[in-house]
Amino acid sequence: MDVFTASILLILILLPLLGFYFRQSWLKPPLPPSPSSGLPLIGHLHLLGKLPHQSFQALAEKHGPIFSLRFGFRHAVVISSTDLAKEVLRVHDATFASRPSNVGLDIGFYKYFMGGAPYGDLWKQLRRLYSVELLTSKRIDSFLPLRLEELSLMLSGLARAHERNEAVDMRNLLTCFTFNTITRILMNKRYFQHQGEELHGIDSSEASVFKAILVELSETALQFRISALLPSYLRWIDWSVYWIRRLHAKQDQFLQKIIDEHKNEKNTSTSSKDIMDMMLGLLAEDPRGEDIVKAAMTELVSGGTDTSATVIEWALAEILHRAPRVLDKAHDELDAVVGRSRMVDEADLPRLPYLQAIIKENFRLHPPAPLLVPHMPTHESNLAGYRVLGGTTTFVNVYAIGRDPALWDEPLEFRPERFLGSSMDVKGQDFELLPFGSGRRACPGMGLGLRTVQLALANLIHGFHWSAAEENALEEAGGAVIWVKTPLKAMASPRLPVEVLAWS
Ligand code: HEM
Repeated sequence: MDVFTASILLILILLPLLGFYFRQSWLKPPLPPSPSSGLPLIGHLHLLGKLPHQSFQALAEKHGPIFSLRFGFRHAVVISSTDLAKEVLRVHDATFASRPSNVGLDIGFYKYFMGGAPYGDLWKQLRRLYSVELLTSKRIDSFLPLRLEELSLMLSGLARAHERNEAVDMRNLLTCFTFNTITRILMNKRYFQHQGEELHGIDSSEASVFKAILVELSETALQFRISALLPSYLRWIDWSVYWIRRLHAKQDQFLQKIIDEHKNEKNTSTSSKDIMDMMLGLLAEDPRGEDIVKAAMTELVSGGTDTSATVIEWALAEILHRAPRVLDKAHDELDAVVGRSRMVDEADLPRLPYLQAIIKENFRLHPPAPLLVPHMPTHESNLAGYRVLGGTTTFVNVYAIGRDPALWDEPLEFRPERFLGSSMDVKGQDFELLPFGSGRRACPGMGLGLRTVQLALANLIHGFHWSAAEENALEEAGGAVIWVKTPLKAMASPRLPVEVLAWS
C-alpha cells in the first residue's frame, strides 16, 4: 500500500473517532466556572489563604454559587447556595458520599477512619457501629451522671477563680471540660485539671502526647500538603508522612496501654462500661478489632472535643463582646423557667426557646467546620447544568450560606431573635443552617455534641454574671475547627449560691 492510500485510510478510521470525541464533549455540559488566575503546577492553591472558607466566600461573590478550582492534579468544586447544598447532600447524596483520600489520615487512623473512609462497605460497617451501638440517644443518656459531674467541676472552677478575682481563659477551661467529658465516656480516663482543681490522679504527660497526636492529625486532615497536589501513585514523596508515622508509633503505644488496662480490669471490675469496653466486646471475634477500637478512640476524641468547645467559646464571645443585651434576656428566661435555686438540667432545655435561639444563631455565624468535611462524587455528575467529574473534592461552604444576605436580614449581626417562632433547626433538614452537614455523611455525634453544648451554655449563663476581661476583635483562626483568634478571657461572678453551682 502506498503512502497516499495509507494516509486516506488512517483519516477514514480517525474521523469517526474524532467526531465521536468532539460530539461527546460538545454535548456534555460545561465544567463549573473557574478563576482565570490558576498557575502552572499548583493551580489555584495560592488563592486559598489561611481561612479557605473566607477565600471561597469571596470567590463565590465573583464566580457564583458553584465554581471549580484546581490544586495540582486534583480538581475541586465549591458550593455556596442552599439549592446546590441540597443537590449535593440530598438529591445526589449517594453519589457525593465519598471522601478524597489522605495518606496521613490513613496512618493516624489505622485505615479505619470512618470520617475519611471512601463510601463503601468499610464505611457502612463503621457507621453502623457508631450510630447503632455507640452514639445512640440511650447511650448518651446513660452517661448523663458523668457529663454532669464534669460540668459541675467546670462551674466550681469558675467560682474559685472568682474568689481569687481572676479572669478565666475560657478556651482552656472549655477544652479541658470537653476533653475530660469525652475521654471519660470513651475510656473512663480523665486527663486535665480545671483551673484551681487539684492535680490528684491526673496523668497529664500521657494526655499531652495524645493531644499532640490529635492536633497533628487534624492539621494533616486540613492542610493542603504536598501529597494533595500529586497523583496518588506519587504520594510517597510527601515527607510529612514520615513524621506522622513517628507520632503514630507513640499513639499506638498510648492506646494499647489503655486497651490492656481495660482487658485486665474486665474480669475484676463491676464498674459501668465505657465505650471502649463495649467495642472490645462487640469486636472480640474480629481480627481487626483492636485497630478499629484505636481508630475509633482517636476519631471520637478528635471529632468530639474542639467542635463543642469552640461553639461554646464563640457564643460567650459574641454575647460578651457584641451583644450583651442577649445575656439579660437569657437570664430572664432561665429565672422564669428554672429559678435560682437549682441548675439547668436536660429536661429544661426544650422549655428554653431563647437559649436554643442563641445556639442556632451561633451555629449560623460560626459553624465549627465551615466547609463540612470534603465530599467526593464516586462518578461524574451534573450540578446546576455543570459537569462535576468523579473524584472531585467537593466543599459545601456552610459558612457562606449562613452569612448570605439573600437569606438573612443583617447577616453579620448576632441576633438570636431571628429564630424565635421559626421552626428552622440545625439537624440537617434546613439547608440554610447546616453545622452538622446533612444526609448519609452527616455528623453521627450530633446528639452528643448538641446536648453537651446546650447544657453547658445554659448552665454557664444561668450560674454566672459575665464580663469580658479584655478587648477582643473576634477574628477567626483556622485549625481543625475555627477558633476565636484571641482566646476569650472573661470574669465570671456567681449568680446562684455556690452550693447550687456544685450540684452533682
Ligand atoms: C458541636 C459539635 C459538632 C459539630 C458542629 C460537628 C460537625 C460535623 C460535621 C460538619 C461533619 C461532616 C459532615 C459532612 O461531611 O457532611 C462531622 C462529621 C463527623 N463527626 Fe461531628 N460534629 C460535632 C460533634 C461531634 C461529636 C461529639 C462526635 C463524636 C463523639 C463527632 C463525630 C463525627 C464523625 C465520626 C464524623 C464523620 C462522619 C462520616 O464521615 O460519616 N462529631 N461532624
